[in-house]
Amino acid sequence: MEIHQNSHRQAKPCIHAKNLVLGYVVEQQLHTIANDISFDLYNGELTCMMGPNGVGKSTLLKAIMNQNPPLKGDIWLDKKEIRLMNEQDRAKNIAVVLTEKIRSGLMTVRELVALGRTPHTGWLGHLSKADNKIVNQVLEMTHLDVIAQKKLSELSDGQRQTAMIGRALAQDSSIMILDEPTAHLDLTNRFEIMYLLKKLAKEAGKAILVVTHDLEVAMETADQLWIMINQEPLVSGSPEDLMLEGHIQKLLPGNKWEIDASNGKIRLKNPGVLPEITGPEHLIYWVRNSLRKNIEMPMPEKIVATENPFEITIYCNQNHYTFSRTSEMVRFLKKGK
Ligand SMILES: Nc1ncnc2c1ncn2[C@@H]1O[C@H](COP(=O)(O)OP(=O)(O)OP(=O)(O)O)[C@@H](O)[C@H]1O
Repeated sequence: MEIHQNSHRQAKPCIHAKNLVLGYVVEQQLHTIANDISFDLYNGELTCMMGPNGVGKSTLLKAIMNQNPPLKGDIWLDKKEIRLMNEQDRAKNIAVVLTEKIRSGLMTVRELVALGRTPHTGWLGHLSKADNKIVNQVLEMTHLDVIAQKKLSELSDGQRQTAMIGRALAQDSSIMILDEPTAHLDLTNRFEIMYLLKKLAKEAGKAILVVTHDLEVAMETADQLWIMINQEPLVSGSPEDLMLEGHIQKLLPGNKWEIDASNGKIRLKNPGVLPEITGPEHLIYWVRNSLRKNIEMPMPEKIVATENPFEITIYCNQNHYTFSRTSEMVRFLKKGK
């Protein structure tokens, strides 16, 4: 696979759409899901799309893939209207990883990855030397080489997901679209896969669009975020700008949860006043966290945290009590109800 250095944002987006209306035709009736959807997808960038369940993210992906064209408006791939392109042309330009399970469990990982070459070889086509080289490169970069001969039925969910990503990589298209690619992956692999996608975007100049519910991974890896909220236009920008402008906070409507704008972490809203806590910074953070998660319990007047040894002393009703774990303190405070 040719890797081209491409660190600057290209002036023109590779996919562009303005004021789309998305929805479905059910029994000849139009069901609108989202209005006013405009976006630009750029080469060289990893873009993460986020939004609540049912807002229309998969519907937008299906519109880009022409599986369910927009009810109004057009999507452009460079200068071509996507709905007018033939399937093979689209497949050469756009590789897709959806959340569906693969049916043929008898296929090996290598065979699945090799399937990604189909738009280049045709359904009956044989893999050329160059095709095999690309398949080998993909197996290596995704660390699938060690399980290349395993059957798909023998894989864990995460390995199968990585193999699906491998198939899309072997397609070697300039645009990749992935629907929740990290959903089954463990903590390390979530970041590994997203970093691999980010690297591919940057070094091979690909435009990669990922739907995810994983805010932490998206904040850490995305160049661009697209946020879809019910009844609102799609908002796009860097994760940092969208956090500072208050858009990311809208992913958590209601009064229960909020995003801490200083570090992007999700936490329970703090309706009450927490007691004063003194001690080293990192201890204060976790002691406060244990209180915030149990905001309904009676709070002490003051807390002092010390380390070496770790101790938490709470002051209430002119008494003080010392604990060596936050859970012991919480259990004690809860009993005071
Ligand atoms: N084939 C269909 N026909 C009619 N309505 C559909 C169809 N597919 C999805 N919908 C509806 O469209 C809305 C948006 O669905 P979509 O799958 O795009 O949401 P999403 O944002 O991807 O959600 P999630 O985060 O849960 O995957 C939902 O209300 C869903 O019920």
